[in-house]
Amino acid sequence: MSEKTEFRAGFACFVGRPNVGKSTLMNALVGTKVAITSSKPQTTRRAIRGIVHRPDAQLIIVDTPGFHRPRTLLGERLDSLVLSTLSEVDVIGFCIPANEPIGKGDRFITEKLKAVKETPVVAIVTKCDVASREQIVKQLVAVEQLVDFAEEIVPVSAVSGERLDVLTDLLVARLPVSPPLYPEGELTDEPEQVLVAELIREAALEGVRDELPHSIAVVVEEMKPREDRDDLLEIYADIYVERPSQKAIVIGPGGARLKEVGIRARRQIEALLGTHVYLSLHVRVAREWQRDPKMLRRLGFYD
Ligand SMILES: Nc1nc2c(ncn2[C@@H]2O[C@H](COP(=O)(O)OP(=O)(O)OP(=O)(O)O)[C@@H](O)[C@H]2O)c(=O)[nH]1
Repeated sequence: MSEKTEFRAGFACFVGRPNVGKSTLMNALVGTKVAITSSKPQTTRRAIRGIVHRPDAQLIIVDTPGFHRPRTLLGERLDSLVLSTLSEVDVIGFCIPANEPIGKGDRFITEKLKAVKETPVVAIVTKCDVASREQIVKQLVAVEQLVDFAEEIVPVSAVSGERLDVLTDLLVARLPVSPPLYPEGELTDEPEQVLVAELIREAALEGVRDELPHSIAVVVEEMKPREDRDDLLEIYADIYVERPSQKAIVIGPGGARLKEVGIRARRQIEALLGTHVYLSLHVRVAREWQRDPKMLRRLGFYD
């Protein structure tokens, strides 16, 4: 340990077959309830499950869609979404319960994780409160053999709280040195802002997906009722692209396309929120982030 602890901040996600206790574990780790702020770019377009705030770190837990058998196109898409989520977070927690033998599902996920070489994996043996000491030890050995690429293996219980502090330490140690990404004081419970950003992003991508493959991120800067009119919501949002050429695509000749994007997004937001909406969109080139692959990924840009 260095004498001076540097602040770390970043993203973690938890994987594991159904029923291994992922949700319970995430809820146990996260002190605050699911909270989202609009003051920073939405991370990776993934739903944030919660944020662990510590004096020395901020651990943002994002949801991973389940692993799906890739039978259908949708399945394949989801599968690649899972892989992209896994490669853009800073650490993955792989959950395997202490009280059940390792099965097909665990092996399936292990294979998937092998494909995600760049992200460190911490193996978590869950539900230790319902397993005997002997069972836990056996499971630790089995997990060590199965997930031989895991950097750590830790037995925990979300119910008794056993070793959750150790787990958090192990996860935090794998986050980059970074200032907090979500200011604690500005947390809100407004997941609408994430949905609104997503609707704008979808509208901006419509018809130009091939030209802008994932290269777009939306940040809702402000959402507030118009003064002396509570039936009208004002929304100010920035659409970030990577290059000036992409900005031109989003805006279109004479701004025609951006206008359409605005109309389409506004209709959807109005339907979602059940209120009239004034939507102001700005297209910006994210120059300062261009040379920082991690930051780009955080913003939802892909290589
Ligand atoms: N005894 C005990 N039970 C737990 C623990 N963690 C989770 N459970 C129970 O295990 C069951 C599944 O937990 P979830 O957290 O829903 O599991 P999950 O992995 O999120 O499940 P999916 O959403 O299906 O992927 C629930 O009945 C939990 O109450 C634990 O640490 N100890």
